[in-house]
Amino acid sequence: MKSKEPAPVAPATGHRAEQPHRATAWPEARAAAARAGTAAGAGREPRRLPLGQALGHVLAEPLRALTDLPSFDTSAMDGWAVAGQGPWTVRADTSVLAGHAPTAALTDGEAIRIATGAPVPPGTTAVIRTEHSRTEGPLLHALRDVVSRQDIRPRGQECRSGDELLPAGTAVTPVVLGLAAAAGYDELPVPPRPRVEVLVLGDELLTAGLPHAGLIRDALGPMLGPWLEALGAEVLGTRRIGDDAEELYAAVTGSAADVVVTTGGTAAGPVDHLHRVLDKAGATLLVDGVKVRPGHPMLLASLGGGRHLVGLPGNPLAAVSGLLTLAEPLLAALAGTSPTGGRGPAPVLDEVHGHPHDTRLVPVVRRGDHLVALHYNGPAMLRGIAVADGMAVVPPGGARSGQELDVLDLPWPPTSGAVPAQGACFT
Ligand SMILES: Nc1nc2c(c(=O)[nH]1)N[C@H]1C(S)=C(S)[C@@H](COP(=O)(O)OP(=O)(O)OC[C@H]3O[C@@H](n4cnc5c(N)ncnc54)[C@H](O)[C@@H]3O)O[C@H]1N2
Ligand code: MOO
Repeated sequence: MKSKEPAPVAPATGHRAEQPHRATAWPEARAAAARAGTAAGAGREPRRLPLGQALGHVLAEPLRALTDLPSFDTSAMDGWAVAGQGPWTVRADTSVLAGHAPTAALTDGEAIRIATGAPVPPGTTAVIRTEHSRTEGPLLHALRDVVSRQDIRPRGQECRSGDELLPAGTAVTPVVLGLAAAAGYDELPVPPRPRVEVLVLGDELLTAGLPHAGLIRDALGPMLGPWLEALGAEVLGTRRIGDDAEELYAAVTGSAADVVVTTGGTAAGPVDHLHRVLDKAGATLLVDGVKVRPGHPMLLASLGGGRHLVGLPGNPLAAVSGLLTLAEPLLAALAGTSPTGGRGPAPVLDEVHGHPHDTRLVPVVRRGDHLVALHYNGPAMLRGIAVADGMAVVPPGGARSGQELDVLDLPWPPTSGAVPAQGACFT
């Protein structure tokens, strides 16, 4: 199915040399990424996974009961199914067990042994627990008053066939697997995982050893694949491309991925080819620069056919900023989930310096009820974010002490417990 592309929120390429850069406000950039993902995701057929493989995915469709639950009137206790008033005549040498087909109807004044979970015979008016009964020869006596329908779970008590048990988008937890099985499912519909390819640009990057002679280690290649996997993507691969425009064009246009993530080359340097390559590839820039620090040269482009490219800046923390701003909402919408909701906003302990016009994303840890901003938060640094619980969203102008800030939590367990040991140098 052809998906509808959202309208660009920034002008297409060609404006860079002759116009001032028109960056998108940070909240709008996130919203544009989510819209792009939703539009592209709408055309993707869910796949059906056996229950044993569906854990950790989300439901692509509402979970509707395929049966009444319970699917028959069931005894809730071990004891006796009885019909009418007691004492009752026990039906000799027989009992109804769980898993057995329903037995012949009880007639008034009759009782039959029954187990928890067994179908109650037609005509049953109540179940009497073993411990509330006494037998005397062929007769059964109740030791307590018997209330009509007591200890019978009526068919459909929990749900009727066709009832919606869970909405689309629900995370498949172990309990969801249990409920789905109870409701008659062998397989669950889940959205296909977005396929992502990472292209790492830059001639200066080494994949092993120590930096030397102007060369540095590629910090993004090892980080992005696992991070994108943690966001629900299927990572097809991470390729190092260098600063070669032809090679980049071939990689972008030839990629089988739903989302191509590039690193570096977003700015206006002599070997920053990304905009030119996107222009040549006929891409539409949906977001071309974001009013956020670090990471303002980040971009989002539609490659057509429901495919997208997220251009992350090369500075490592700027790349993280782009990942959280554009890639996460895009992938979440494509995968039918919500971006990491996390643990919600919290007041910041101390004043945080802001950018005069742009949003700032600052690595923070949660200490008690408060957020503590971390040092080592420069655009080229990963040392702060490596021990952070998330990135706080600092509005233009900064945040005063005690001000509530939203937090973009990271898709793995919080690390704040580990920080105090090193806290002196980080916060
Ligand atoms: N004239 C201007 N120059 C720059 C601007 C600007 O607005 N005008 N923006 C600066 C900002 S902010 C950033 S961020 C960077 C964005 O640069 P690119 O996306 O083009 O990235 P590169 O130039 O390729 O690299 C920037 C920086 O990051 C290092 N890098 C790149 N890839 C990696 C990697 N995989 N692992 C570790 N480090 C990497 C690269 O060596 C550079 O030091 O542009 C500014 N310039
Ligand atoms: O993205 Mo740059 O400073 O914002 O590193």
